Amino acid sequence: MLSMKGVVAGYGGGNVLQGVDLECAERTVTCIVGPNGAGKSTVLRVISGLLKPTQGEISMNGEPIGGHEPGDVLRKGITQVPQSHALFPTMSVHENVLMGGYLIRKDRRLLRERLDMVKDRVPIVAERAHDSAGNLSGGQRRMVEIARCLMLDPKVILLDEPSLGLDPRSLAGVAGLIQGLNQAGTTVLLVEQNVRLGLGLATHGVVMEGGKVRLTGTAAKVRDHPEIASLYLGGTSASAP
Ligand SMILES: Nc1ncnc2c1ncn2[C@@H]1O[C@H](COP(=O)(O)OP(=O)(O)OP(=O)(O)O)[C@@H](O)[C@H]1O
Repeated sequence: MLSMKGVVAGYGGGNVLQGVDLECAERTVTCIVGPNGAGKSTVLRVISGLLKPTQGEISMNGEPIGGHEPGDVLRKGITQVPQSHALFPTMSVHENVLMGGYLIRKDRRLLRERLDMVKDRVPIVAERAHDSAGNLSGGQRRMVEIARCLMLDPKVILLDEPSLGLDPRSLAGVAGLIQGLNQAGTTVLLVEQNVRLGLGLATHGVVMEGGKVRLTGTAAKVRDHPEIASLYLGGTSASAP
């Protein structure tokens, strides 16, 4: 469904991605892990169109999207949930979520249908509709950030460190929301420093190092790989209790 082949990209001071190959099949949750600076967030940026690749191909259902403008990528059904602090704190939860439907704002009926769908999938959007986004807890904010992206009914959601700064209870809530979206048919590609959580909720894992993909496979295979266990999981497999 989403595919990268030989993608090279950087920010001007040399290439960060040095020939990345990645495949995300429909209805999978793929988690990219790896050390700081490996290029994980850059992979998301190059898919969402915020950074243009200098080489290689990126495609969605066989259609090329590499180097396209972010708005075009969005229209192809790929949405990136921005990193934290992306809500307007003085605006209500309802208003923040509606802004996610900017591209469909002229079709009032579709906008209403989508809002109902989002409320259904992310109950906090209805429960706290009239509260200012600034009054929500970190975990609640993260859920509303994800909810806002659902207004365009994306086929693929890109998430950069959804666990960042969350307490264990909020983590469980956000992980549950991501799994629920996947069960409803959305394909998910996420980057996660919390390797145990990320590979725990994913179906597939990708290990990056130095701008390259080092290992791919089912999430179970990646988390049970001896090197991953010793590097990221304190010597024990992430599937251990
Ligand atoms: N906007 C930018 N301008 C210049 N260099 C950047 C920019 N963003 C990232 N980099 C550099 O690109 C490299 C890879 O960054 P990236 O954010 O993709 O890594 P990462 O694997 O997501 O790691 P981290 O967890 O630290 O974010 C790093 O060396 C970083 O300094």
